[in-house]
Amino acid sequence: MADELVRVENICRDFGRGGKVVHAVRDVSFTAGRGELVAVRGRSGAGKTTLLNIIGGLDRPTSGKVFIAGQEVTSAAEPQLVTLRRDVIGFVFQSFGLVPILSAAENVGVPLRLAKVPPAEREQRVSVLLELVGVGAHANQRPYELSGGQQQRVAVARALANDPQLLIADEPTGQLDSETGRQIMDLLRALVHARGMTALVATHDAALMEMADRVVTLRDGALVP
Ligand SMILES: Nc1ncnc2c1ncn2[C@@H]1O[C@H](COP(=O)(O)OP(=O)(O)OP(=O)(O)O)[C@@H](O)[C@H]1O
Repeated sequence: MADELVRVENICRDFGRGGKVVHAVRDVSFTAGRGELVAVRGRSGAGKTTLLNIIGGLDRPTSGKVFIAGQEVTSAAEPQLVTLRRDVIGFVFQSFGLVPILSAAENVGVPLRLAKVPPAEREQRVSVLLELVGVGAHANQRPYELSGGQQQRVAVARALANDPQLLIADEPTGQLDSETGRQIMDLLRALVHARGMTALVATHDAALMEMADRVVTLRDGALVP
């Protein structure tokens, strides 16, 4: 692939559980290009979360390598991983993960504060991001005052705050009704294509898989060819 952003090479992840070994991910290899939305499909327990956590530098594999923009994630030391997670990757989770006592705008501003973006620029960027994901009118509301779909939009805006090259979304529609889920997937797709980002989206919803550029399927931790 000419413009490859993510390269996953022979990833295995074992967990020890009660004296037994669980092979959560078994020898998985694939690549994802810039501007591509790849759905990672599989039933509950297929290994989607484990794989995405390893790609995003939140967990280490038992063996194998992951490269993002040519940089090896799997051998990176913790400070490098912190930088990678802050500057290169945006994360979206099923449970939104917003800070309850902060407004929508303040939640989106958190990564910009961490990146030491000056307040005036921060405010401006937050407002552009909230408009972009369609919740500009809700900037001052707290998460509990928003619907699930609106909360996930805020979470997407937060994930985009540092202009990541890679968006990792683990079941981003898992807590949403099917219509709202479709709208969030539509938003992700539009963002990926408009910004030339790469997105890896775990889902077990067949309707959402159709919206991906490519689908990789996991079964019992292994890729289904
Ligand atoms: N920390 C852990 N310790 C032991 N086993 C684990 C751990 N994390 C995951 N597993 C096991 O690894 C396998 C894959 O789990 P994983 O959460 O990656 O699947 P998934 O496809 O994301 O499922 P879901 O859709 O339910 O989130 C499962 O058998 C799970 O029980």
